[in-house]
Amino acid sequence: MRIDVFSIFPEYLAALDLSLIGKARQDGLLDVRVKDLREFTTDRHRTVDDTPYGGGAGMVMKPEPWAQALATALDPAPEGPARPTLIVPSPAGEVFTQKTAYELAGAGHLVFACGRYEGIDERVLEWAGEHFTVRPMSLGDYVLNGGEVAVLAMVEAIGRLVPGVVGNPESLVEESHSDGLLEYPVYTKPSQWRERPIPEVLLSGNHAKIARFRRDEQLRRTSERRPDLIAKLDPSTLDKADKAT
Ligand SMILES: O=C(OCc1ccccc1)c1cn[nH]c1
Repeated sequence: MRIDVFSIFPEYLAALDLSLIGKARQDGLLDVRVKDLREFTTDRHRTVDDTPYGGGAGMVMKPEPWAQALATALDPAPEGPARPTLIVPSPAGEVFTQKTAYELAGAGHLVFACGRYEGIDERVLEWAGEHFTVRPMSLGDYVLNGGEVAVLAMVEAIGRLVPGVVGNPESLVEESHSDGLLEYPVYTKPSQWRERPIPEVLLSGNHAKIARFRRDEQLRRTSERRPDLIAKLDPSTLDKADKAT
């Protein structure tokens, strides 16, 4: 998978050189290219923003540098990979979930445009629609100063699902949100820690009982912390809960 990221703070994306994603890049599983949007300006001050039409506080990102930048992410070869997906982090986007991460992990080419200020001139997204599948994407209902932090989160969530990136794919199977429920609590040695024991059943060696305990904990936690997810559950998930006896 090829990933292009454009930002006026490319150093923000240095974290993508580390750990799992960094290793995947070395292994050639992910081809991540971070570029500075200012390289695509033409004036002496390398200007990327200007005042908003219609007035209002703040600045808007100029369209031309973005069009010049994004054009470099388009493969010249017509037979290049399928139409790239352009992800634009924004409070006004669709909400990014684990489902979105799985979907995007299958894409051949992702391009991320990190907005700053009050956002990017809307005509850039219109123009981009001719060459990319354009998806404004929100991490949640809060406002960041720019898209970089959102891109770090999305690249990690997507990258770890790309086959070969995570050593043991087993660890991807049982994790929060993979079956619509939150994950069960985990424990490790010592079994008694500061007068606090672990749930006895986990020492029983009875795998059916352990599975039951874990399923019950998933359901309990989800109903306590995320009742909104309970409403969305696939009925078969609840059946599975009963089967894990
Ligand atoms: O703030 C966000 O994106 C950065 C951004 C983009 C455009 C203008 C201002 C800020 C964001 C919030 N939830 N998900 C993303």
